[in-house]
Amino acid sequence: MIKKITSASSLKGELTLPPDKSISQRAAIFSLLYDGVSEVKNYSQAQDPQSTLSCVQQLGAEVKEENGTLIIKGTGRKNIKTPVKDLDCGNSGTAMRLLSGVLVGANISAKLVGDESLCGRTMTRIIKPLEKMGAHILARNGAYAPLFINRNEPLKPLQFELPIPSAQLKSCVLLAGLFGEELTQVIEILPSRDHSERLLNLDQKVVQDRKIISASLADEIPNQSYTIPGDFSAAAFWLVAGAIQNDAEIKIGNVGLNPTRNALLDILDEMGADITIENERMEGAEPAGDIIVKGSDLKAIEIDPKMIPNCIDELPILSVAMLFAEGTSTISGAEELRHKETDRIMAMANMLNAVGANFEEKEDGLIIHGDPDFSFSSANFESYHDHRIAMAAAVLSLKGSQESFIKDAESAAVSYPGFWNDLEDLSTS
Ligand SMILES: O=C(O)C1=C[C@@H](OP(=O)(O)O)[C@@H](O)[C@H](O)C1
Ligand SMILES: C=C(OP(=O)(O)O)C(=O)O
Repeated sequence: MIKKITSASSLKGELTLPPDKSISQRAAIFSLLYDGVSEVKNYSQAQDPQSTLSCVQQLGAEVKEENGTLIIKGTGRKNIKTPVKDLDCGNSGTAMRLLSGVLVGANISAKLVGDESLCGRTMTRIIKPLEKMGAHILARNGAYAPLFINRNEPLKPLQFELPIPSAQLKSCVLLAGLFGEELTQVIEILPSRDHSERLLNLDQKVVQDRKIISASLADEIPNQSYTIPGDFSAAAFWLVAGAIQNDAEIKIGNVGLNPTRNALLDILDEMGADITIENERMEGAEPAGDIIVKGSDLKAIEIDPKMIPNCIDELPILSVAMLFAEGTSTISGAEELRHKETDRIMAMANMLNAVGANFEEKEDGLIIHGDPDFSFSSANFESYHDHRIAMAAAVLSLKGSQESFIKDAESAAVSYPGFWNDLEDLSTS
């Protein structure tokens, strides 16, 4: 689908976000591990969380929906079923990496498959530690899905220092560790999103700036009955759209505000954005609140590489904010972006190129020479079937003086099925 976007003269209104994608996927997987019934409110209808949900059903979870709440009867750790068909993770790296940990821990033989994009993403990062724990994993070219997972020897505990700040890798190893008699420990140097630790209530301690998270069979899996907050990564598109439009005023209700996810708030604040947070509260183990963003003048920023894991999915849309900020902004230390649904540094560079921006592409990021008066008439954007690139290009399109076009725009549904409707509602109201 090619989406036509007309320039917006103003953006005003209030919107409800899709439920958080990362938390939804964890709610499904952790409900499978819980030996009892969980009631998950506000589970995401987006494609990735739906892929995860159907995989956990194949593993034995019984799922029904009552008035928008998912009632999930888990199997507990001891009774997970061997799936009769391939586990299809669709486009979701989170599903494939977290479920691999569960399969290895539970000693379930299965084949994990995914779409073309997912089959192009390296799984070496999880294969290595899982093999150390006793798994036998057959991967295409040793690194890519389809993955055949098997374990013929006892599960071994692992002390694992994360070589990259990845929440998927961290969660994968901890999930396998939850099935072991002895303690598995993951040592984290740079904090990445901590939804798994929170929702599983895992033991954590900080020793010399390193977080050590422990998991074993002795950990009780908590009941997963909670309400999933709105997805901060979805809010990010509106935060930037509002910040770069002169007389914008957008209210976003019920946004997840986990501090390991929302570095974009600090970044936009330092850039001079007009953002207010109201009604801060807890939604189960996760903080949430309402956000109001208004248009303002932005100035350039240099992103500290240490902040990258806490804004990794927001970098495509941040590059749009940087384009309209006074001065030169930099993103560095973000090589992980090259291993997402597409090579996102390449995709961001092509998006900026499509409007004639002044920037340089680096191996690990971008240098963007911004200008509050930057203007372009129209552009043809490639999304590379990547939801975050499609949505970032849409926000950028609002600044064109004429219509712009986004290829393969349906990819937004991977995380945000209502994105195009919300965009229309905001720009016409
Ligand atoms: O754990 C998660 O839910 C996620 C972790 C991040 O990936 P990495 O672990 O590869 O950094 C993020 O980019 C992804 O969208 C979701
Ligand atoms: C990278 C992403 O997701 P995943 O790795 O789960 O496919 C994302 O949603 O931006």
